[in-house]
Amino acid sequence: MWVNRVTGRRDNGGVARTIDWDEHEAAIVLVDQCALPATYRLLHVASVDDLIAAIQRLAVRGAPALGAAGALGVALAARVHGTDTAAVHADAQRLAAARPTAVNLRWGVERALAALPEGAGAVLAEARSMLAEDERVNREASAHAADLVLQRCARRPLRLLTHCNTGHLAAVAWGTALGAVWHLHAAGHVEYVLADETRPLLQGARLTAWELARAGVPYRLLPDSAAAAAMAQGLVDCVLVGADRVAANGDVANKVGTYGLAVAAARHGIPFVVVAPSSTVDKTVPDGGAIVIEQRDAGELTHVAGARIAPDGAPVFNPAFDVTPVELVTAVVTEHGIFAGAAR
Ligand SMILES: CSC[C@H]1O[C@H](OP(=O)(O)O)[C@H](O)[C@@H]1O
Repeated sequence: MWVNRVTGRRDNGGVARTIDWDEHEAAIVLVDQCALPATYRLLHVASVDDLIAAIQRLAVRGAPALGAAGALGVALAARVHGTDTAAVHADAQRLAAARPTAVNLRWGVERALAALPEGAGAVLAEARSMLAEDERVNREASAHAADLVLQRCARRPLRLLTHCNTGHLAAVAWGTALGAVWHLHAAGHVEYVLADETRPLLQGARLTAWELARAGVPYRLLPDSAAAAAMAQGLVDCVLVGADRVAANGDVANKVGTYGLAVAAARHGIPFVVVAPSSTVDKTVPDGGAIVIEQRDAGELTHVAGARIAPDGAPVFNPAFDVTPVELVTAVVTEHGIFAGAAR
């Protein structure tokens, strides 16, 4: 048995799992990402309503982790509602709608629902198979991305810039863009990682810095607004980001701020690499213009840690994501290789 490096729990996969099923409690167990970096704690979620709340406050977040949450949530609903399949489907639709941009959430829900005719046990088995699949798929996608970075960047060791959080915490295990960092760091190819703090919810400052420190990867935290200057000063060899939904033409929806990074990277001739499992590619969406962008509460901008930093009632523009056109992307890399981008 292995002690899970992130959850601290024993699991037999030898990999750090951020979200899992606890058969003893018949509940979903997940790392509460809202408490990090100050506190490492696990949430035990035994109802779909509680899971939706956890998703909406980003206690569980990141496209692959949301896919797993969606599938496990359906398994929870099937166990609670038994043969009342209408109730299971109603819960499933509420779950899939909890956050509209990351396609993996709905994808995970639908994959688990497909097993419902075989019963609650089959749904749980499908969800658990997805957990194991997630780590394999993301290791492969990030390994392809790491190879591409080595091919496209002559300088050694590498100075990488990343945005938001795309590591173990954003997936069931391993991660996507940070997964490529783990591969490159293990091979001795990383000088440092510049981690965007990623306003307003600070996934970079709170989560990516925490993961990089635990992994022993040299890093520096920077304001999102300093990323372009870092590129202009020659401090960046490659930008590595994740994705929440990739359109059929290769346009990429990702954490807000990604588009600006791509524009700056293009201006400075810096490779811009997107890492995602193929489950994040949504071929039903022709291009980025058709991707629904989640708009989040004003309080995320007008307050920091509960302290008001803007006038009462200040009107805001707070999209959780933006869309980077494929023309600005060197490569969208999945477990199958390069899906889109200039490097194809
Ligand atoms: C490995 S996917 C991570 C992806 O999800 C993040 O969004 P959020 O923190 O709102 O779930 C961000 O867009 C990351 O690139």
